[in-house]
Amino acid sequence: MLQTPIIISIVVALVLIVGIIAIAASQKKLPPGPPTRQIPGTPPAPKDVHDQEADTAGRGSTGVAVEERPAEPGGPTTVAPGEPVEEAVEAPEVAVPLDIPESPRTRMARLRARLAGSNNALARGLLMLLSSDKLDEETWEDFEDTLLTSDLGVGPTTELVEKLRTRLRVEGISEPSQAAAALREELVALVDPTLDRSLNVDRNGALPAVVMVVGVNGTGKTTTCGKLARVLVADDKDVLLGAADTFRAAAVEQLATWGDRVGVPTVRGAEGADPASVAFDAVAKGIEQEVDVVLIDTAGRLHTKTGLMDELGKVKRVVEKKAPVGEVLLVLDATTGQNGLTQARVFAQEVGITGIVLTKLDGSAKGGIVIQVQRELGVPVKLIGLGEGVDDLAPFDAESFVDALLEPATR
Ligand SMILES: Nc1nc2c(ncn2[C@@H]2O[C@H](COP(=O)(O)OP(=O)(O)OP(=O)(O)O)[C@@H](O)[C@H]2O)c(=O)[nH]1
Repeated sequence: MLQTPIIISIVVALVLIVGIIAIAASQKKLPPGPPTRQIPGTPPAPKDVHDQEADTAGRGSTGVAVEERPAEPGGPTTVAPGEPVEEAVEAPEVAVPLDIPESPRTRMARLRARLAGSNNALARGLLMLLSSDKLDEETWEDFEDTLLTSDLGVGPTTELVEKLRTRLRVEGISEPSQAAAALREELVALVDPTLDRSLNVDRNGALPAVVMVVGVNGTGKTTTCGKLARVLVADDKDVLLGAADTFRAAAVEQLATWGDRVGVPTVRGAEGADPASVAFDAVAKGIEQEVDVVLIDTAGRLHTKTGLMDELGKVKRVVEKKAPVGEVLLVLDATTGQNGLTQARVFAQEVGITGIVLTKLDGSAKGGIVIQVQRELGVPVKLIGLGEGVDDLAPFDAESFVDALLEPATR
């Protein structure tokens, strides 16, 4: 009888041992987790202590750190054919393939529908004209009002209406399709296809081209820098980003993430560092690395704050000790309308704008601002932002722009 508890204990012990062995074996068979990849558009994962130490070591007296260029995917292997290959001790890092940005030449065709969809005031005006049996004063006045609501401005609107009225009368145009063609011609002339809209992004002897991106808060400067870096990479340019928006810490991360995706390095400063010193270091690094273009993102600033506008002037002056700034792009939010013009005037005075980037045209029926801002400043719109997608920035072209605006009426 005494033997029964002993037998039970042995059986329980055996069952336990077999169970433990089975669990251990099943854990060994678990497949490795999927390789992790940075989710596009999100800032990189927080750095570990080693990375932070490396960052501190990399900072100069100005508090500026340089991110090294990520290794090229599929780069040359260091092992010659036939050479013995050492067995890897550590798990290999998962190589994240770089994005291949869309060619700037195909962008406008893809984005045209967005422009047509949101900027239909002109198309509505045209339809109104074409569908009227009689072009009386009232019809012309209504047409004028629609032009004004698309932010064409009083001067260009009056000019356009007068020219069109004269043409229709003098040339005896009564066919809707001829009237539409006349309006198209007059609009293209107003947008001015003769303006030089090319970006000054060619190396200047031994120096890289320097592009500064400026504007008031939230217009899309950082996003534009990121998208522009992609445009330049697609055009086979070697680019370096300078994160001189030291006011908003997230802007630095945001910019570096844009750069990482296309293999473009970012020179960054500590939060609150002097933006002029970060910009200066970026250009110095660009010269050292012989890049084609240094693209400098600056902090958003209200044009009414004199101190901040002076700071921007200083950034430009300091950078020019290293290399001339060939392009100062003012980023304007198309939805802000007339206020954009006031901003443009002040920025132009302070840093001499060479081109306008009109963002958020996908969400605005105010495409007419293109004409006003060019007239006011004598500076061409060079790029337009048509969405939040990574390649939603297109070179501006007068004819495609007008065609997109009139499309809903002429379809
Ligand atoms: N729909 C649309 N959104 C845009 C466009 N360009 C930029 N944005 C959005 O505008 C918002 C502000 O963009 P940012 O690039 O952070 O603006 P910023 O000018 O750098 O901001 P600050 O540094 O704070 O002055 C973001 O949500 C962008 O995705 C565009 O062309 N269309």
